[in-house]
Amino acid sequence: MALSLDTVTLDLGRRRVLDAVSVGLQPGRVTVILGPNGAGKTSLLRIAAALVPPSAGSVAIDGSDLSAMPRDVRARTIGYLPQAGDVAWNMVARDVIALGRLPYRDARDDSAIAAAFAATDTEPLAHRRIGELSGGERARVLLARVLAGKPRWLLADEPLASLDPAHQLDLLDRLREQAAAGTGVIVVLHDLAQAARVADDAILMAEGRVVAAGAAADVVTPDSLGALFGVRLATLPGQAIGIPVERL
Ligand SMILES: Nc1ncnc2c1ncn2[C@@H]1O[C@H](COP(=O)(O)OP(=O)(O)OP(=O)(O)O)[C@@H](O)[C@H]1O
Repeated sequence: MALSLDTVTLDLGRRRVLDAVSVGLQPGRVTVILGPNGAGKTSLLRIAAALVPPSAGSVAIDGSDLSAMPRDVRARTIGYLPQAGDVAWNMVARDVIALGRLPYRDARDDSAIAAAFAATDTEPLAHRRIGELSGGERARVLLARVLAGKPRWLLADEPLASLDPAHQLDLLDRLREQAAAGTGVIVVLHDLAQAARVADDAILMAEGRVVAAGAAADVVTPDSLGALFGVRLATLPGQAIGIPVERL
């Protein structure tokens, strides 16, 4: 069940945000999207999640056009975790997580909800109101909500942003587990070292275009990332990708 974008262009106002992007993503793999601010990563993710229609081109899952897919099927197929997700409703965490089951008839499937709690270390937060949680706690609850829906594709936009180091590692482990179970995982990351650790495949973007795509071993290299971001990376022993230490 591949997810493919075919010559996708997105114009927002007078700005060309994505320019004839064609790329194929495979299930059972973690695909990391990397690129500078404004490269179009979030836009690509939102188009792949059918939240925004492309101005031209098409998106398909296993050859079926996303725009023609019934909404409930789409909701069960794709789980989207937005960047720094805010929640408008001040519900308790358990009810927020249970919302992930809405696309299903067995909306209160307790086993799916329990698995989502366990995967995200959110059980202790179950009865807390979402508006009273820290940014990182809220991020874990929102991930649990997506996991509870057991999507075949999981799209996450900078999910590490508000997490402490231990929960960052947990989240990356969860993404790897999802991929090992056959889910297609697409994740936008800014942390290059973590990206190198978690990625099977990678898409490098700049100025609305795909600069490189393929197996992470080929695409995520100090040279390619240095050129993409205009920085020099210092690599410590045992690290595939180091940290940025200097602008080029
Ligand atoms: N509603 C909008 N109208 C016009 N331009 C927009 C709109 N939303 C986003 N853009 C522009 O589209 C471009 C791509 O934005 P996008 O959020 O996809 O980038 P990104 O790679 O995810 O960036 P970041 O790393 O900063 O999150 C940016 O130049 C942004 O200013």
